[in-house]
Amino acid sequence: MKIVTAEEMKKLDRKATTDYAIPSLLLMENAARGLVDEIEKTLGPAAGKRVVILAGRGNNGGDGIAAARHLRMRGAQVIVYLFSPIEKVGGDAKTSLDIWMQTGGVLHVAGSFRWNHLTRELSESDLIIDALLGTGLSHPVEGDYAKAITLINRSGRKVVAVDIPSGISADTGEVLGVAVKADYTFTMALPKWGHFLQEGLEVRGRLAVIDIGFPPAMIEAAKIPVDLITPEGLAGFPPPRPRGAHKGTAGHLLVIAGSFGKKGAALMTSLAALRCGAGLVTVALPKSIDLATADLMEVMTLPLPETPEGTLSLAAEKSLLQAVQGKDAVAIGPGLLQNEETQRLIRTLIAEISLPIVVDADGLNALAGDLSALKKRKAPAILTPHPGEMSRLIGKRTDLIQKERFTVAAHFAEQWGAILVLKGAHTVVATPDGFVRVNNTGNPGMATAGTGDALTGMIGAWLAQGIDPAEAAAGGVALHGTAGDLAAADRGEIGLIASDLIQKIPEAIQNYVRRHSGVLPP
Ligand SMILES: NC(=O)C1=CN([C@@H]2O[C@H](COP(=O)(O)OP(=O)(O)OC[C@H]3O[C@@H](n4cnc5c(N)ncnc54)[C@H](O)[C@@H]3O)[C@@H](O)[C@H]2O)[C@@H](O)CC1
Ligand SMILES: Nc1ncnc2c1ncn2[C@@H]1O[C@H](COP(=O)(O)OP(=O)(O)O)[C@@H](O)[C@H]1O
Ligand SMILES: [K+]
Repeated sequence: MKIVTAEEMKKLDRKATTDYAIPSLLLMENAARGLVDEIEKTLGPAAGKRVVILAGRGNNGGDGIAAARHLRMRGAQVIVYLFSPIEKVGGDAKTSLDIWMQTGGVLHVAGSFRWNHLTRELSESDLIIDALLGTGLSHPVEGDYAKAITLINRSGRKVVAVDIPSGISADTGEVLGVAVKADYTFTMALPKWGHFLQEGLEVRGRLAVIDIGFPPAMIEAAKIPVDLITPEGLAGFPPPRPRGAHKGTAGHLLVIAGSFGKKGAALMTSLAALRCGAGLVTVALPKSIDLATADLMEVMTLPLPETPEGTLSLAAEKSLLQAVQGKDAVAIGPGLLQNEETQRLIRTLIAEISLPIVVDADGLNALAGDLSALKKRKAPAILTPHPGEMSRLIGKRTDLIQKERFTVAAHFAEQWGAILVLKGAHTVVATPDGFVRVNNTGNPGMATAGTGDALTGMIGAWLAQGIDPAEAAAGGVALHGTAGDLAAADRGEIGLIASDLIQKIPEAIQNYVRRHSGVLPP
């Protein structure tokens, strides 16, 4: 499912009207009816509910006023507060307003109602619908709109935002002035960038998408570059095992990870790789770290020369380049630390190894300030920075990266010809062709040590199994989030640790496989 900017949405809207002969009023009517269906599906029958709708002067307000009529037809008691003089409402919103007024709908207009009346109505409502501002938000909210938003947020009642919480920028997710804090956001046709970024992600509550009747062919033809990762979009992932598979055909991953004091990073990367079906995993690590067989019996080790600090030394280069022979993919970085000698070794390996590679953590730190090793590569590379690592890689402030996650990731992937996995809530996977995929699994419980190492192992395992690197990255990220969600469902988010997530990988894979075979509903 595509994710759009306000501008892209406006273009689609126009195209539906001009090229597909769909009257815009029909879109508004579909939006309103869809909104009310979704409200009933989520919050139960409308009949008997007291609903207060706050409407702005644009089409967002129009959607809200049209929904007022459907709610009333289904037996709700509905009051509309319009935050604009009636004369300033135009187009389809005016038509919806006219119908509401002609059919005797209750309407209070800005300037002619008492604020304490609104406050009381809000506090006595079962549901508040925020239809003040949508994708047309153009400047910081102030005055009556700001006052109304503050009252909504203070009401303590259930809030449904129409399209996007009022005050949130549809493109960046930032708050312009003040924003509604919603329990649910029901968005029209396609999700917007702002639902996944910055405060937009915090205040939108649960997001659902309403079908307003856009022709699928129109969306397809628009070549929108940002897509949500869904099981349907990952059809065929993970691929079934051939009957005659043996461990030699299921891929051999070389993990280059770990140092003195950071043995766990190497272990978690390797274990997650095995859990994703890599036939063989060899972990290369400084020789004094004894990965006792008791720790992880299934992993082979390659002990290598080390620096006095217990990190891999340059003397390990030859053995590592030899070790690459006969492997199918490489995962490099977790726990390698930032010793200058080790970092030089990492840069050489990234440039020289001609196997698909996934680079994380100290592998990324080695590239910070000198990305030339990436250009020298002959095989695909996947980089998996969190926003802090991304900041070091490209020399841009973390808050600016977070504000422009999609475009920052896309530019990097295009510029350096690598796949960029920008981690965090709704991890972004950007490919060199300019396309961006946004993950929809995972939870804040995964903000805990080692979950990133697990992701590196997971992506490495899919690479080793010969999966297309873009699919390996997107599929790995989606499964990683699913494993995190399964772990959180069992034990909650707060107590979740990386090994809980790794344990859930097999179940996460089974869920995906079952969905594809139609056993579980999507
Ligand atoms: N054809 C339709 O009926 C469709 C309607 N849609 C709805 O239409 C919305 C977009 O409609 P519009 O483009 O009319 O935009 P909005 O309804 O978001 O608001 C635009 C109006 O608000 C004013 N405004 C902007 N920022 C303001 C601020 N800070 N304080 C006060 N006023 C401000 C603008 O000057 C303009 O008059 C979407 O969010 C969605 O809800 C879409 O779902 C697409 C289909
Ligand atoms: N709020 C969140 N919602 C969803 N996923 C998250 C959230 N916070 C962190 N994660 C995921 O957890 C992982 C953390 O990785 P990372 O920051 O590299 O941690 P570490 O280096 O400790 O392993 C990433 O895959 C990230 O996307
Ligand atoms: K809104």
